[in-house]
Amino acid sequence: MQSVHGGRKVAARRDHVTADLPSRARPSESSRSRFDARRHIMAFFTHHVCRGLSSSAVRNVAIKHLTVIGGGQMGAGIAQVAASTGHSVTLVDTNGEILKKAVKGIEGNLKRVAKKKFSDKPESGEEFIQKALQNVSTSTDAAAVVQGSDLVVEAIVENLKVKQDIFSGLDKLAPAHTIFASNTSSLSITDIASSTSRLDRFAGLHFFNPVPVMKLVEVIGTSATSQETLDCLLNFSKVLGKTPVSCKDTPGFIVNRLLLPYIIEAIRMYERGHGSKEDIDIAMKLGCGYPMGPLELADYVGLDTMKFIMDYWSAANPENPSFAQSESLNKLVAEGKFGKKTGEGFYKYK
Ligand SMILES: CC(=O)CC(=O)SCCNC(=O)CCNC(=O)[C@H](O)C(C)(C)COP(=O)(O)OP(=O)(O)OC[C@H]1O[C@@H](n2cnc3c(N)ncnc32)[C@H](O)[C@@H]1OP(=O)(O)O
Ligand SMILES: NC(=O)C1=CN([C@@H]2O[C@H](COP(=O)(O)OP(=O)(O)OC[C@H]3O[C@@H](n4cnc5c(N)ncnc54)[C@H](O)[C@@H]3O)[C@@H](O)[C@H]2O)C=CC1
Repeated sequence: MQSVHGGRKVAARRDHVTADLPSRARPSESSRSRFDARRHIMAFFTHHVCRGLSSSAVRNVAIKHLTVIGGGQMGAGIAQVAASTGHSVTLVDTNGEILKKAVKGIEGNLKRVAKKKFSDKPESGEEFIQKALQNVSTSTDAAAVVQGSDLVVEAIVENLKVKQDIFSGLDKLAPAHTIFASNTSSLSITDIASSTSRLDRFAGLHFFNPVPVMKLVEVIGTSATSQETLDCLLNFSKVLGKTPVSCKDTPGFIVNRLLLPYIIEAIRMYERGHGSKEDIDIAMKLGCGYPMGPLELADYVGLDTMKFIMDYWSAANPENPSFAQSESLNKLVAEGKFGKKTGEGFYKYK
């Protein structure tokens, strides 16, 4: 397998230490605004004091407040898990309706968790739900909320340019100690980080879907990520109740490098008519003990995301037949059938 990310150079970045101070605007859309006086003082302190420090002097930041960018299935899941483990979280999306849906989904999932965790103590369950919900606020303006963040986790659309744009804007506004992390499934962390000046405080933090259930987090370091940043993210993952593994910045990291070719081969098998989609899924569930078959899992991940990944890998490795275009995937995505999240993909969900 050739390297998809290989050989790219990280562009030299200008130092933002002397950048203009951001306005300390309140996030007016915030559903539960926690921009209290203490936050202002902390943001002022971090902005003025930490920016005076060299990055190597910023050590072992304890993550207390995080901003999660992207209120889709992954962002909402990350926000839920962080909020229910005592972190204050601001969930950001450009679409206010998606944020409302995300908070509703988080509440529903917290009820699910509480029912199990506190089956014999319903009052404690209600307290758990309320505490977690109080830890979540929302905003449609990332620039207005990033100043108080110890960590920014990005979980937006799987597109390099869009991810670079968001990080490059936030790099000018976030405090010096703030760690930036991408939840990308397939893009090079080095390439995303190159849009910022904080290469030592930039890493991959790859969660799995559904975030509240899946125990793994891949922590991905680039050649420039500092050990302090990696230690901080490994520790943060454990505080979330997850098991972290360390990965190199190679295509697909560990899981997707193995999982994506398997799913794609299943789609091609279906396209060749070598099995019905139902039989392919049943075979892998009953034959290998997987909780979902490969086509079902593609729908669950999101066919738009699957296509973004395949297009990116195929552009970098055009001669590799594993990454060639898939007719059925392209057709479903062109029809807006992205899988479970839109109600139809390889299967119908309504
Ligand atoms: C693309 C990438 O970059 C990387 C990826 O994420 S790849 C995708 C990785 N994910 C997978 O492979 C998922 C495979 N599928 C599964 O593990 C399971 O089918 C599933 C967990 C999604 C659902 O399991 P299920 O048994 O069919 O459904 P269900 O009974 O509703 O849920 C199972 C448990 O998870 C819990 N659960 C499911 N979704 C949940 C959520 N969003 N929040 C909280 N709890 C949830 C349920 O409460 C239930 O708990 P108990 O068994 O303790 O009662
Ligand atoms: N779906 C999956 O199984 C997994 C996905 N990922 C990765 O996580 C990321 C998000 O994936 P999903 O949550 O599935 O996608 P999704 O489509 O459910 O959500 C993406 C959200 O990002 C928002 N968004 C887009 N551009 C934005 C911007 N500039 N600022 C703020 N919000 C913006 C969209 O409105 C949307 O709500 C992708 O990089 C994906 O590869 C990682 C692990 C698993």
